[in-house]
This record gives sequence, C-alpha cells and structure tokens, in this order.
Amino acid sequence: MPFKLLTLNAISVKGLDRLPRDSYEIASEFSAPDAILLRSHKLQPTEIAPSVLAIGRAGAGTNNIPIDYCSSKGIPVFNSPGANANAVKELVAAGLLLGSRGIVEGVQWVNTLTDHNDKAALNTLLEAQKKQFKGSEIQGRTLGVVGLGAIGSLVADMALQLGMNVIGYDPALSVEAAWRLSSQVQRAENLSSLFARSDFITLHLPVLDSTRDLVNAELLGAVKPGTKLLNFARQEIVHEESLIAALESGNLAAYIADFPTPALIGRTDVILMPHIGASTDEAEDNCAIMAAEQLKDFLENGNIKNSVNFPSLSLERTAGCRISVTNNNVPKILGSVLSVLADADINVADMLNKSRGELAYNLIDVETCPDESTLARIQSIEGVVNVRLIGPPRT
Ligand SMILES: NC(=O)c1ccc[n+]([C@@H]2O[C@H](COP(=O)([O-])OP(=O)(O)OC[C@H]3O[C@@H](n4cnc5c(N)ncnc54)[C@H](O)[C@@H]3O)[C@@H](O)[C@H]2O)c1
Ligand SMILES: O=C(O)CC[C@@H](O)C(=O)O
Repeated sequence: MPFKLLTLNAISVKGLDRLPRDSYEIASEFSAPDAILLRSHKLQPTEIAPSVLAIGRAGAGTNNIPIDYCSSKGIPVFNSPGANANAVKELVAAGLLLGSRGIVEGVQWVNTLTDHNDKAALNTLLEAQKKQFKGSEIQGRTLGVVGLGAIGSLVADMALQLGMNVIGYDPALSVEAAWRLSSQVQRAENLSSLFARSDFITLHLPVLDSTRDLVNAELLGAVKPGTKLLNFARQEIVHEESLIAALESGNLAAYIADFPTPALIGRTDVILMPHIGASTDEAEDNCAIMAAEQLKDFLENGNIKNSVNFPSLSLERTAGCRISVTNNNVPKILGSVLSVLADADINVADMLNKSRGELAYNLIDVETCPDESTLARIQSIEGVVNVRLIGPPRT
C-alpha cells in the first residue's frame, strides 16, 4: 500500500519528487493520511487524523504546529534546519540597507513622477530633491545578532564582510554553531548589553514560551537613540506596544520586519515585508527536499533526523521486519516490550533506544514479523504511546 502524504501548503516539486509515486500518493486532501507536509499553515490538533504517523515542516520555525499535542500522540515533527538560512541572510542584508538609506522612500517618490515627460526637467527635479533620501553607511556600525544558529551565524559573517562590528548573544548556542562562528563576533554577556551597544539589532531565534515578548519595554528603553531593529524571526518575539512606544519616543529609529500587523502597517518608521524570508527558489527546494527525505526515512525505516520533539536515531536495516515503539520515558517499559516478543518466540536481531524529555523511542529489528495480537499486546503495555510494524526494507 502506498503511503498517503497530505500537503497543506504548496511544496516544491523538487522535494515531492524525492517520494516515488509508486510508494507515495500525494494530495492536498486525504481523510486518513500517513503523514503531513506543510510550510506556514497553522495546524490545529483537529486537523491531525489518528492515522498520522509524522509531520514534516518545510522550514525552520515550528510554532505553527501543536508540538505538545503531537508528542502526546507519539507523532514526530520534523523541520529543515538551515535549509532556508541563506535566503533569510540575504533578506537581512537588504533590510540593513533599506533601514539605512532612503531606498524605499526614494523609489516610492520616483514612481509618483509619471507625468514628468521632459527628461532634462526630470533630471533637474531628481538632483534637487535627492537630498531628502540621504542615508548613512553600515560599514563601521555595530550589529547585534540575537540567536547565532543557522541564520544568525550567516548574518554575523555577512555583516563582518560588509565591514560592520558584530556582537552576538545566544544563551543556548550549540557546539556546531559555535564552531561555525567567526572569532571576530564579540560575545555579549546579556541581552541588555547587546541592545545598549548596537546600532542595528537583528533577531534570529525561535518563538518559544521563553522568547515570546522577549524584546520588551526594558530592552527597547536601553537602546542608543537612532538604533534600528530587524525582525526576520517571528513577530511574537517583539512586544508590539513597547515597540510602538519606542518608535514614538524617537529612541528606536526604525523597525524592519517580515511580519506585518495592523498596528504597524502604514507607519513611516517601519518597513514591512510579507513573510518572504524563505521565499526563494533555492530555499523552497532545499526545505522541501530535506523535509521529504526525513519523512521518507521515518515512514520506510522508522529513522529520525531533525525532529523537534523526538530523539535523533538511525539504525541500519537488517533483512527482516522492524518494529518502532514510542513510550513514556520511564523504566521497565522496554523490558516489557522485549518480554512480549520473547513470549511470541520472536528473536531480536538488532535494536536501538533513545529518549528525549518525556518520550523514548525504540527501533527493534526482529527475525520474524509479529502478528496483530503481538502488536496489540505491546500497545497495551502501560506507558506505550504507539507501536508500528515497519515492513522489510524497501528496495
Ligand atoms: N522570515 C522567515 O521566513 C524565516 C525563515 C527561516 C526562519 N525564520 C525564523 O528564524 C528562527 C531561527 O531560525 P534558524 O534556522 O537560525 O534556527 P536555529 O535553530 O538554527 O537557531 C536559533 C538559535 O536561537 C538561539 N536561541 C534560543 N533562545 C534564545 C534566546 N532566548 N536568546 C538568544 N538566542 C536564543 C538557539 O540557541 C539557536 O542557536 C526560526 O525559528 C524561525 O522562527 C524565519
Ligand atoms: O515557509 C515559509 O515560507 C516560511 C518559513 C519560515 O518562516 C521558517 O520558519 O522557516
């Protein structure tokens, strides 16, 4: 039986092509899909049918997915870390320039000059008026980067190459991200210090309970007059009322962001883009390919890579059947599962077990495929969230 993949956004064909159509049916409507692939669609628990085994997010942020609900049902959620980082980095470069030169206002003004048919007169007008659109250069200015993961580290490098000084803050920097980071990035001890020392501040962290409204009145009150804030992460990270107050006080000179809201649209001190940070051919392809391949390896082999709620785990296939078991991360459950297999005279050929937070996940390769009643006995063990029989390896 082919796997049924429900897509809830337009997904790049290059990604979908990683799923051979003899093994995968792909559609935007299914009553009982095996997996869901989406981008920014705000997924509600009621949209996740009991048949769903996994969810793939073609992108970085997973705040549009009810992660706790998925974990409670034993559904791994995958994302595509880094796959759209270059696209966002390039838009941040544009944001820095749009925030420091009169580009937006200048282009808008030029577009009003449609009735000026005389070239020489037009030129005289342009030369007389261009002083309105004067800006300043970013070279030599200080950029504060909040979050130094896939995007933040590329932005930091790009800013150094443009001759900026770069200060970074990331309290949970991974070892790999630290290796990627240039030694020229100065470390801020805390956010207040980064906000107080920067001419431009750019946000590259996820929205979590701990980061919602992180940029608040206190931090915005600490900025130097003329500071500009860039937000290509998520609107929820910035407390909107405090942002507007900081703009109105004149302390914060501009807000350049990828997340329009009714209160911000139309302000002259704000430049808003329609969430296009990842909207490039390359990023859409990269994200879709990564998400599709991760879903495929999970559906066909039970392996897990780049999940935001499950441990990473990959076990090379042996010839026979594989069972995956998700359980609460408490003692004795794995022992009970193995006892059920032993009672059914099923020999284990290989196995791997890992945990993350409150969940544990096991792959068990067996020499004979368990029948329905053996699987039902495993499912009935207290603390087992789900059990799945994964057929022999697909060729
Ligand atoms: N505008 C867009 O279209 C677009 C595209 C891609 C990503 N994003 C957003 O950007 C975010 C970052 O993406 P990424 O690919 O760099 O993710 P990432 O996971 O590689 O990096 C995020 C970094 O933020 C750090 N962090 C977490 N909490 C922090 C805090 N309180 N203060 C400072 N740093 C903190 C983490 O330690 C991590 O290093 C995503 O979660 C998403 O919301 C937006
Ligand atoms: O899919 C998109 O267009 C946006 C993705 C972006 O917000 C992300 O978090 O990766």
